[in-house]
Amino acid sequence: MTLAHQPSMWDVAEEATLTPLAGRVRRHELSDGAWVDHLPGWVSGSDEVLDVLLGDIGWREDRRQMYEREVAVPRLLRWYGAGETLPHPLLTGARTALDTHYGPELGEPFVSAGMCLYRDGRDSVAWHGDRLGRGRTGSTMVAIVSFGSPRPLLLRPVTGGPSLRFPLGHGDLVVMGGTCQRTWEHCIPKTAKPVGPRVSVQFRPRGVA
Ligand SMILES: O=C(O)CCC(=O)C(=O)O
Ligand SMILES: [Fe+2]
Repeated sequence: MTLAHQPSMWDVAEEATLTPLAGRVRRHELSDGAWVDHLPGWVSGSDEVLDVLLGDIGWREDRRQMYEREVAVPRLLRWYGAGETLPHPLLTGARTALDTHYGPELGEPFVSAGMCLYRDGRDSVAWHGDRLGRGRTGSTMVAIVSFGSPRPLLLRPVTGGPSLRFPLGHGDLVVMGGTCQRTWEHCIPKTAKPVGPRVSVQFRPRGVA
């Protein structure tokens, strides 16, 4: 793939590692029982993870029916189901660390890893809640680790109101929890700024999509 991150010849390969979550991740209570946890720089040495994610891991273009036309979804997708080996061991470690930290509150493990590749500023995801599964009716969590060019995640209450903005940079963690998928919506807006590729890795429990 041509999107691969180009390290300069002076780059020293730093090994990707996870930094602690406990006592560092910051919770933002939203309205109606929704919350967002945010930890910028959770992963350090993220370049090698980004390099793997921008390689040939089976990215595919999804198509959606829009009225009379079938159009390409403006991002590439790769879905890792339960039991599928993730493309970089750091991601397996991230899921384990999320289970350790959030398990007592969530009551179940994170099992799937949905990935989105935003090739440039024209790629985006429109306002939505992750409501295809149990997020429609119950409280749950969706944990997102971001790699590559920073893009903001916007959130707004479904009942209307101003939106909140969480910048998601290389190695940052954001977790949407409580009623967030039902009572709030989120999006990654398009931007005219010259941004490079970004990969979002979303960990979800069984039956949440
Ligand atoms: O790119 C992101 O971080 C968000 C993606 C998202 O909301 C989704 O795939 O449901
Ligand atoms: Fe989503």
